[in-house]
Formats: sequence, C-alpha cells, structure tokens
Amino acid sequence: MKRILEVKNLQVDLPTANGTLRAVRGIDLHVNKGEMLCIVGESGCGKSMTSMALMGLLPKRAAITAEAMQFDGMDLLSLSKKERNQVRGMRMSMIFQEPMTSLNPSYTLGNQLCEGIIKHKGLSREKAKERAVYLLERAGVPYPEKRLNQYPHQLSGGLRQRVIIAMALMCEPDLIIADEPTTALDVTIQAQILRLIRELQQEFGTAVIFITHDLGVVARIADRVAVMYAGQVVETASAEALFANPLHPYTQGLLNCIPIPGKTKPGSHLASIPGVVPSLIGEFKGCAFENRCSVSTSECRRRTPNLAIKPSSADHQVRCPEVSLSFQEAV
Ligand SMILES: Nc1ncnc2c1ncn2[C@@H]1O[C@H](COP(=O)(O)OP(=O)(O)OP(=O)(O)O)[C@@H](O)[C@H]1O
Repeated sequence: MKRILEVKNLQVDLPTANGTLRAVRGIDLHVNKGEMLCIVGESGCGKSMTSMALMGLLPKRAAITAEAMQFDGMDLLSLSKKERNQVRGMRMSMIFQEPMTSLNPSYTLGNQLCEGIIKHKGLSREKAKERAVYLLERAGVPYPEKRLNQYPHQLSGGLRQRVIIAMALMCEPDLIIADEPTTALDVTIQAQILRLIRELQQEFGTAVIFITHDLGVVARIADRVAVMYAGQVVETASAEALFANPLHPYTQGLLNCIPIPGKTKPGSHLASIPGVVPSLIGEFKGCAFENRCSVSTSECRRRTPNLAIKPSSADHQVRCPEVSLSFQEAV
C-alpha cells in the first residue's frame, strides 16, 4: 500500500523553566493512503506535539529534528515557509478538539469555508460556495445554504464540529489530522461525529490521523493504531491485531482500563501509580514504562528498548525488552 506520510526518529524539544523538555522522543510512524491511523495514549504523552510537528504548527521556540518526514515524496523539513503553508492549505488539514479555536467569530461561515480554496486553488467564489454547500450537506449540516451567511456562535457545538469537518475537506486533502475532535462534545454527539468522520474518510479516500486517549474510540474507527507512551510509540499494529493480541504491558493496561459493568474497576491496571511524566533531555535511562510495569526486570531500568517486529507479522511492532526476548526465543 502506498504511504502518504513517513516519519523516522521525530524529536520535539521544548524549553521550560527547569530545562529542555523532550516532549517527543524518537517517533517512527507511517500512514498509508486513505487509511485511518489512530494515535492513542494518556494525557501528556506527546500526541498533540506530534501532530503539531507534522502540520508545521509547533511554537517557534520548539526544536524539531527527524531523520525523515516525507509527505507524498516531499521532505517536509526542507520546504520553505511558503511551500509548507501551501501543503498545509491544500494537501493537509487539521480538526481540533474545540471547533471555536479554528473558527473566527467575526467572519461568516461561508467566508471561512471558501477562503482556503479560493486562495490555494484559485476557485471562483461561486464555485467555492457550491463546494461548501455540498460538503456541509455531506457533513450533515441542515440548511447548508443558509449557514453560509451565519456566524459560528449561531450554531451548536456539534454543528460547529460538522462545519469544521466540511472545512477540512474543502481542498480535497490527502491527509487530515484530527486531534481529539469529539472530546468537547456530548456523548451522543460524539458518536455521530465519529461515525461521520469514518464515513467521509472512506467516501473521499482521505488518510486520517485520529488522536485520542480513548481505546473505545479506536476500536470503532481505526484501521491501524500507534500506542504512545512518554513521547514514544510503544506498540503499533493493525486495529484487529492490537485488540486481539496486545503485546506491550502498557497497551494491555489501557485495554484493562475499559470498564466492563460489574467486572472491572476503571483504571485498575494502571491505577495508583503517577501518570506519564515527560523527561528533560539527558534524564532518561531505560524503559519509560518501567515504574508502572507488572513484568519489568532490573534490565528494564538500564536498557532503552527499541521497536521490535513481531516475527509472524511485520506490521506489529512493540517497544518492550521482555516481549522482544520472547520473539527471539520463538524464532
Ligand atoms: N507550550 C509548551 N511548553 C512547554 N511544554 C509543553 C507545551 N505544550 C506541551 N508541553 C508539554 O509537552 C508534553 C507533551 O504534551 P502534548 O500536549 O503533546 O500531550 P498530549 O498527549 O497531547 O496530552 P493531552 O491528551 O492532554 O492533550 C507534556 O508534558 C506537556 O506538558
């Protein structure tokens, strides 16, 4: 399958009052054309920093390095600012958690929907409006023509997120990054928006990186999954393989956190131990999950694990010395 995005050894450093924080610590990931990759992990593990790095939207003071950051054959890191803006405008788009952060309260929705496609693709205002109405309709926004003259505050949160989804599709992007797009919505609206994103992704053949902390969401929409912990991908696999055979103790812990009425205490597996604490440069040694892991050995404190490939399935990789040892024994 053709890859639309390939990232190797991505690192993001942020200066803080206590030193430089390594928010992303050597991420490798790829996205195939037209697929839904879910990145899942708990708060602070670096999901948003990763997506901002991919979009070229990191704060100026952040330092980014990577061995490769290829988008459809283009090296994103060597593009000029103008070229990067063009890629971001025409071929990649982003859906944020809170729709109001992407909408300007003082412009009509029509202006905001049409601005990008007029600027980047040179469409006439009339044609741009036609496309906006079509996409609003596809995104389930009632009375789409009327909406073009409305302002963001005139819509409910769920409708605003539908407008943002239509906006993300305006320039027919190859890749959409959706950063927790349903977290700010009511549960029933969340389910509708999830279904909508999945439907449109399949209908338009757009690749999507969907960022979430919720494995229940992943189970409903993902083709492939990358599990992040403390700035690294600790396991990646097809959704089917990950749920059928989670290998990393952290993935297993996350799966055990999905509550089953009467059976599980929510969070029982990972509870009582502080969550992920990102490290300053130079502080890190061994496996980041070691202090929460039920199978760690003294070796895990000393050795920094690499991603190892499961022998029977090249697409299933895990960053755990204990698991990779079992791979070697099985060969
Ligand atoms: N502007 C910033 N300056 C300094 N540190 C930051 C900044 N933004 C994020 N961080 C830190 O970088 C680390 C990764 O943050 P990031 O927002 O990527 O996590 P996340 O997995 O997306 O979490 P959440 O699910 O809560 O959004 C965190 O420790 C966070 O505190």
